[in-house]
Amino acid sequence: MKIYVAGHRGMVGGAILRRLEARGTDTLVTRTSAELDLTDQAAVRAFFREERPDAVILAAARVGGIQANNTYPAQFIHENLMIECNVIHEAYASGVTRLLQLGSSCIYPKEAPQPMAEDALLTGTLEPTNEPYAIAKIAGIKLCESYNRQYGVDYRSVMPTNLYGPGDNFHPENSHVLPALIRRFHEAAREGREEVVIWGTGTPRREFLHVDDMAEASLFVMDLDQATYARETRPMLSHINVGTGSDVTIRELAETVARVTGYEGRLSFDTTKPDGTMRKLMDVSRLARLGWTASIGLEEGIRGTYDWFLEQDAESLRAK
Ligand SMILES: NC(=O)C1=CN([C@@H]2O[C@H](COP(=O)(O)OP(=O)(O)OC[C@H]3O[C@@H](n4cnc5c(N)ncnc54)[C@H](OP(=O)(O)O)[C@@H]3O)[C@@H](O)[C@H]2O)C=CC1
Ligand SMILES: C[C@H]1O[C@H](OP(=O)(O)OP(=O)(O)OC[C@H]2O[C@@H](n3cnc4c(=O)[nH]c(N)nc43)[C@H](O)[C@@H]2O)[C@@H](O)[C@@H](O)C1=O
Repeated sequence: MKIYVAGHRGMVGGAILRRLEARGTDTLVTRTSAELDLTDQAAVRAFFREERPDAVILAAARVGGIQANNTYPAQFIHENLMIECNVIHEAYASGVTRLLQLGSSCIYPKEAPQPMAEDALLTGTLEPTNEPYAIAKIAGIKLCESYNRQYGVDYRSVMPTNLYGPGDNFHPENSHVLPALIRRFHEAAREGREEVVIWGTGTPRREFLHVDDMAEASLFVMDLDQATYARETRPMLSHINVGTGSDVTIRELAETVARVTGYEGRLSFDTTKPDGTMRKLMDVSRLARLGWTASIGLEEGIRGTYDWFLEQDAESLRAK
């Protein structure tokens, strides 16, 4: 098959590309955002007409942590809607019958029963810090469902929990919590600082999945036969959660990162920063029933990510 991996320089797209390359069975097509801006419909149409891939993995998106979502809500909703509309529609228009797109656990209501099952979608109000991004991600699910129903294509959606790993964004303000803490604790340990500040109260719980597990799960879902995917996601041919099924508090996460980076000072909590959702644990029983479960433990995964971080030069981390 000829597979277009959109977002191949990102953390998730990169991990998926590595896995596909290792498999060696497909022809892989990639473009950077500089080569193909997926918010540009005419450019996306021309790309699909020229390349005519058989399948698409959509891992390109405007992505960021709680503060980035809060600071740039217009970009988060606009770019993500445009990317999804352009890629999904132009894929369909050029004859692509198989597509996998990535959403996020923030699609579920702020007060959803825990763990959050797939059918909690659209049952309540979203978390305000990432509502624009979540609305775009929900639109992605509905685009796939609708194209499946009307046009008989096979467009699938996976909803990952919070991800981390090699290739992550370590920006001090705009990143997600785990890379932010790895960087902050690393710098504090190196400079012998006595205090590290953690945003919020430290009491929210988060579930963290290693990106290599995510890449494996993505291809697992992509490879399911159509009848199995349809059976599990009926009646709307909707989406499948991907996670580990267990979570930790942000304080526990910080303690683990401190251990891994060798930081021995105090932790303090800046409660002027938002906590966001207090808990968003995925119900991963649908995927488990199909035969996939995560295998990389959190501390093991953080150690590997820290090793990767140490191998990067400051320039390449800043460029992310
Ligand atoms: N990271 C996480 O914790 C989570 C991520 N997800 C989802 O997983 C997917 C991948 O996220 P992740 O790998 O972390 O994100 P990254 O920010 O690491 O990568 C995103 C990629 O998208 C590409 N991209 C962004 N905008 C455009 C554009 N306008 N045109 C073309 N390409 C564009 C970028 O390409 P380039 O490098 O060429 O500029 C970049 O490589 C997203 O859908 C995200 O919502 C879901 C849950 C959690
Ligand atoms: C994947 C997911 O990611 C985002 O949602 P989030 O889960 O709230 O993401 P986060 O990783 O930024 O924060 C998790 C928790 O950690 C706390 N926290 C402590 N200290 C730092 C810190 O230094 N940086 C960050 N970013 N958070 C920190 C922070 O206050 C919060 O309580 C959305 O983009 C959403 O749309 C989405 O899909």
